[in-house]
Amino acid sequence: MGAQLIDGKAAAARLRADVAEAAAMLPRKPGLAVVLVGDDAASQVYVASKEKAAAKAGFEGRVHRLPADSSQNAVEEVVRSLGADDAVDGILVQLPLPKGLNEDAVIACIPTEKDVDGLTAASAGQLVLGGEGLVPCTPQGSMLLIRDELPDLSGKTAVVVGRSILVGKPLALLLLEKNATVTVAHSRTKDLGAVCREADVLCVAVGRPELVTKDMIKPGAIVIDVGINRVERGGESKLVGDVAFDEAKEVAGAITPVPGGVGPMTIACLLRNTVVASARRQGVAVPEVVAD
Ligand SMILES: NC(=O)C1=CN([C@@H]2O[C@H](COP(=O)(O)OP(=O)(O)OC[C@H]3O[C@@H](n4cnc5c(N)ncnc54)[C@H](OP(=O)(O)O)[C@@H]3O)[C@@H](O)[C@H]2O)C=CC1
Ligand SMILES: Nc1nc(=O)c2c([nH]1)NC[C@@H]1CN(c3ccc(C(=O)N[C@@H](CCC(=O)O)C(=O)O)cc3)C=[N+]21
Repeated sequence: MGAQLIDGKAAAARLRADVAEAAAMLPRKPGLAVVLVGDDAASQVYVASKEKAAAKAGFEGRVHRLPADSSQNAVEEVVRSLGADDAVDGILVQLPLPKGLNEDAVIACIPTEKDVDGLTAASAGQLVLGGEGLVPCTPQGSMLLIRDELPDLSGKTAVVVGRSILVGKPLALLLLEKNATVTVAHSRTKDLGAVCREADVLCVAVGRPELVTKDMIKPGAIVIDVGINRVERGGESKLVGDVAFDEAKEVAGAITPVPGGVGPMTIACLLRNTVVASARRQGVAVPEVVAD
């Protein structure tokens, strides 16, 4: 019962207010373009909330919807034209793309300076090298929540479960950059429980409902649950994370809920990246309220 609840919704609201303040300081409104291919229900929901958040922060936001049977060339052409559009500062291609489309080739069409998702090879390279590139939103948001709980990660052990390009891998790099001792676990890890129990900071990004149970958590650990899984419970559809929240909160020191944890931070960090990209593209200093 002891765990502190990490309120991602409140932290995201604070960050969005800073972003709105920063946006108002720029010569021209930041422009965010979201590309949505197909009609995946979950993607529609995420994209709608991104659109709303962008408008609330005073951005010029636009969603480009393409049919599910779009050709590779048609999708790439839309991304390239947004790349050439001066009013667009950030481009986000909602993933996953429908089967048959090559995601890597589409992402490669995003100019580095507009890569607000941090997914291009150039952004990933900068993350590895410790450069100034745009940092993927979910890992960035997770780090901000961790920092609020534990400002200094030196001497701490961090375990990241999951190694995707979108979440696990960049999150591990960010934790390493902040001096944590980092272990990355995945589907081939032997004795996941033993590995997780070593963690002062346990981050779970797997996509398996309630995979992490309380016996896998070190007492007092900070638990960051990135997972978003829709499940049917008692005839109702609800969202659960990758961590069994009700039991995990008995042993963890602090834990993010789902919903209301990392999800809202992801969207706030997307806006933050967009305002940073916009300031750079407009040749003005990145406003202090959103720097670092
Ligand atoms: N809150 C948010 O804003 C966001 C939430 N998400 C959510 O986070 C979750 C993860 O997303 P994403 O990283 O894109 O997912 P992926 O499916 O791309 O990656 C999942 C990772 O988990 C590993 N894995 C799968 N099963 C197990 C297992 N039983 N034990 C240990 N590791 C396992 C996989 O290992 P291997 O590499 O060996 O296959 C893989 O590295 C999803 O629920 C997604 O919906 C995603 C993005 C944003
Ligand atoms: N190119 C790309 N970039 C992404 O960042 C990206 C993506 N593709 N594809 C899908 C995942 C998923 N994702 C979420 C963002 C916000 C919430 C979010 O705000 N969730 C709310 C709940 C929303 C609800 O109720 O459905 C919460 O956790 O509180 C969830 C998931 C971004 N993703």
